[in-house]
Amino acid sequence: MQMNGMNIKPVTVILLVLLLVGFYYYYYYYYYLSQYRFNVPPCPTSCSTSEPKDRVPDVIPTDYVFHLKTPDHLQYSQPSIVKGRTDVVAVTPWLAPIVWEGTFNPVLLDSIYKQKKINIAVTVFAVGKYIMFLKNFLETAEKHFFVSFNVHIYVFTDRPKEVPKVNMAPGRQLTVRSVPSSNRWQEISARRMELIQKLIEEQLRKHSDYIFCLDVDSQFHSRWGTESLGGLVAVIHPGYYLDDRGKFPYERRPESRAYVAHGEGDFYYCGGAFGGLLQEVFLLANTCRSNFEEDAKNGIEAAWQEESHLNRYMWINKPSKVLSPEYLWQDFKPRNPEVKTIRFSGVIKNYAAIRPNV
Ligand SMILES: CC(=O)N[C@H]1[C@@H](OP(=O)(O)OP(=O)(O)OC[C@H]2O[C@@H](n3ccc(=O)[nH]c3=O)[C@H](O)[C@@H]2O)O[C@H](CO)[C@H](O)[C@@H]1O
Ligand SMILES: [Mn+2]
Repeated sequence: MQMNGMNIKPVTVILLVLLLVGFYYYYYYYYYLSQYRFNVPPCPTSCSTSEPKDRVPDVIPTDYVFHLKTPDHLQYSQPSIVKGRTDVVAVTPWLAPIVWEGTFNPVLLDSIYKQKKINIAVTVFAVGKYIMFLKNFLETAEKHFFVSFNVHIYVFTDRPKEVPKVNMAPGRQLTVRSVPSSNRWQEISARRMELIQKLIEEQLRKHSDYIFCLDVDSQFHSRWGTESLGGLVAVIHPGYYLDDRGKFPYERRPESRAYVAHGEGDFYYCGGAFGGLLQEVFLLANTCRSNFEEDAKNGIEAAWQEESHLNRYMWINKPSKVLSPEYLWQDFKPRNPEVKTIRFSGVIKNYAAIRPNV
């Protein structure tokens, strides 16, 4: 009996340990690894409180990102696979949609994403005199950017007292984050990646599904909404899309980590607007920041700062949705015929008057 008593104890302990290890691996595999391997959050905000009753147990909760469920009996015009825009290309060679007016149905898309109760974060930097652009940016965003969705705008500024009061609709809010000023515009522009990365890490993980990072010296003119949602979202720069890629202003020095060789690259993307799912934008910001810092250590600054690093990143890591130049035009540029609607554009500015250096 004594022998038995002595034997049972270690066996029980071993069994308990094995059970605990089993639980640990179960948790690690399904919840921790799934968010990286499948690029979905373990439980996005959209599923935290109001989970649909009929959902599959969240072993691998991919349904929240990819499942496109429409309300029953939703009325909309019949789609066609032979009629549509013929003057533009609406898909990349890696089969990502290129969003142009006339390629999507806004009512249909909104009704799909309304059910998901998505939260969208926006970052906008207004450092130094660029604070002057903020009012118009915020006012036009109220009118056109994800109207009737949950939007949280994060303003980064060194002049928090000068942030204008703008009435925001229910479900929309603004948070001001203080950042140091700088006497080099290149640094202000490039440091955005680091601050975006930090914001995602520290603040957004629990509250947002998607993020868009936008230039403040810009304004909305018409709808920018759910058609723009995707894993990794890039916007085609309005200045170069008719050019041969040899003419794109990529960083051309091989010693830079933003280097793109002649004959390489897909499109030239804007630094002034990009976005996507939090985890995708986190990877982008993290990579661009570390490549930018590595370059700085070697005494090199890419031709167009973080825009060059972003272009290098998007060449290797293809965006899953590409937004046409409707999503970032320039006010000084006459509208090209294929651009039926300008949704967002850079305002005309006097560089010498607003930048801290030339
Ligand atoms: C439309 C577009 O794609 N613009 C990009 C382009 O030139 P831009 O001429 O549009 O650059 P910019 O002067 O607007 O600077 C980019 C952004 O940095 C912020 N800022 C800049 C300077 C300053 O003193 N205070 C301040 O807050 C502000 O949010 C501004 O919108 O190339 C830049 C390269 O560095 C960035 O990639 C911009 O995003
Ligand atoms: Mn700009």
